[in-house]
Amino acid sequence: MPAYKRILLKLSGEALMGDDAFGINRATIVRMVEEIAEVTRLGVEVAIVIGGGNIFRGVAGGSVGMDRATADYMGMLATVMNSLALADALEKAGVVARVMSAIAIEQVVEPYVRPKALQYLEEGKVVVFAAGTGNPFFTTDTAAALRGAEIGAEIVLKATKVDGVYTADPKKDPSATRYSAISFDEAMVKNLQVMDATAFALCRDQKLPVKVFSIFKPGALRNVVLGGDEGTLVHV
Ligand SMILES: Nc1ncnc2c1ncn2[C@@H]1O[C@H](COP(=O)(O)OP(=O)(O)OP(=O)(O)O)[C@@H](O)[C@H]1O
Ligand SMILES: O=c1ccn([C@@H]2O[C@H](COP(=O)(O)O)[C@@H](O)[C@H]2O)c(=O)[nH]1
Repeated sequence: MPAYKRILLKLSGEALMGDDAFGINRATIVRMVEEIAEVTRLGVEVAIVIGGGNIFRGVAGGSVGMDRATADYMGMLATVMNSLALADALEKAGVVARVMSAIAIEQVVEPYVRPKALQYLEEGKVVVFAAGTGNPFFTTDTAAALRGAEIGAEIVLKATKVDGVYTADPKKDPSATRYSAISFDEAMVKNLQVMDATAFALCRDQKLPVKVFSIFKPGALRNVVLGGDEGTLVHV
């Protein structure tokens, strides 16, 4: 019996690379899709935001002298590519999916319209929200928090490269230890960088819990959805 009726799943863009240097690794996306399909079969309504780090990040463009806002628009377009690839793979796996973009590119994907997104979810379709929030200087984590709140998701599930929130970045500090649960306030006061502060603040204010878990661990998504002990819960 699933613990949630409607979830917002945030998928790491960077994880899509698999073992490749950049871009979308076919085997990786197919594996992610199998896990998502399994969750939809449990009857859970699934909305997805996918990052763009496997293709482009605005900060990286800005750091080499590009106008930051322009670089961020490139980053948002990167998330559109990932969203299209994800929806295509979902359809191939027999899951009906719709992509909605926060930036108008109607020849490519339909625009984000909240009531339409809600309709799709009620119909059991997976909705992939592309182009982040549509605004520069934000991230797809914030887009996940925003869309999660808008669609009335019960939780934001952040599937990422680490298996939870740690006392410090576990990729830089091997002595870091994992929290099983932490409050938004503590995560922000300690400046834990697993999710950006704007996203944490929005989720806190909307009382929207976040679960951080590994995108690489087979079965982790299913376990989270079934309410199992997995990753880290970030709560009010
Ligand atoms: N205290 C912490 N606990 C856990 N991870 C942390 C912490 N501080 C920093 N990190 C880093 O945050 C990363 C996850 O966030 P990040 O936004 O970089 O990735 P993502 O959202 O999964 O990818 P993308 O932006 O491509 O979608 C982890 O890979 C980890 O190395
Ligand atoms: O609302 C948003 C969301 C994203 N961006 C830009 O896209 C890239 C990729 O997103 P990640 O969350 O880093 O995966 C991000 O670096 C920003 O440049 C944005 O501007 N607004």
